[in-house]
Amino acid sequence: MSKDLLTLKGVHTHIGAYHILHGVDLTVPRGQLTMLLGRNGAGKTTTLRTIMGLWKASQGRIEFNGTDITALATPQIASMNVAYVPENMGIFSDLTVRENMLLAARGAKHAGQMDDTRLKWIFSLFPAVEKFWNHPAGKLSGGQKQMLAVSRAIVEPRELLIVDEPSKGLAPAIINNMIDAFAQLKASGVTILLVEQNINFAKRLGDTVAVMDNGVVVHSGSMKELAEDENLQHSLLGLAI
Ligand SMILES: Nc1ncnc2c1ncn2[C@@H]1O[C@H](COP(=O)(O)OP(=O)(O)OP(=O)(O)O)[C@@H](O)[C@H]1O
Repeated sequence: MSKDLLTLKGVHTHIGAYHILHGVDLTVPRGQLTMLLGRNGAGKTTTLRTIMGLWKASQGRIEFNGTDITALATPQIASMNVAYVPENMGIFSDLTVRENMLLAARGAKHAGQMDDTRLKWIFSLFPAVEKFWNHPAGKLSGGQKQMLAVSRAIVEPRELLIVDEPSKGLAPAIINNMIDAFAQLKASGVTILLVEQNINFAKRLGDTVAVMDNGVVVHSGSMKELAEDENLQHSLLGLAI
């Protein structure tokens, strides 16, 4: 078994007439939390969408758990226990928190069929999900919505959890809750790939880091090395810090 769960080799993505990814090389080591950093417009979201098959790679290879997934459709990729939380979170505002969770649990027709032990574990990670269980999701705060979105993604056991900017727009206290929850998720054995703009969030959680610029990965290594090198942070991330 390779130590890397996910590998991108020379991945190019075109969106319509635009050439967005120009040969992305990225590895996500098994059991670790990998941070994907970079300035606005660097290509981070496009990379996540390409992994999930929501954009098709025009060149290059994406391997998950030793399988070539480059040409697979999104549902096939998801069925390999890969969950993706997009930046807009994909929550149904008019439905309750419970109904949102239910829809995410494949096969469960009512809340009683959701795995009870798992649900309790999710409640311990994100108490707001339990507290607002019968409330419309649209009434939740930004942080609570983000917590619901991640809860939906982990309603079933996952091998890889991919989350686009979970700290975006959140107050520092909520960011701390989010950091604790991701740390516990990682401790449970799930491999995580997070897009981030917030370097402090990244420093506190990341094991591995990849920095993108102009559609390629321009730096990869340990998060610790980048966290300790302010010059490197500045040259790679500039005003994003
Ligand atoms: N649907 C689209 N059509 C055309 N261009 C797009 C589309 N989506 C993204 N792009 C362009 O692709 C480039 C990369 O965008 P992407 O969203 O991947 O960057 P990002 O690193 O996630 O940035 P941000 O942090 O701002 O979300 C940008 O120049 C963006 O304008």
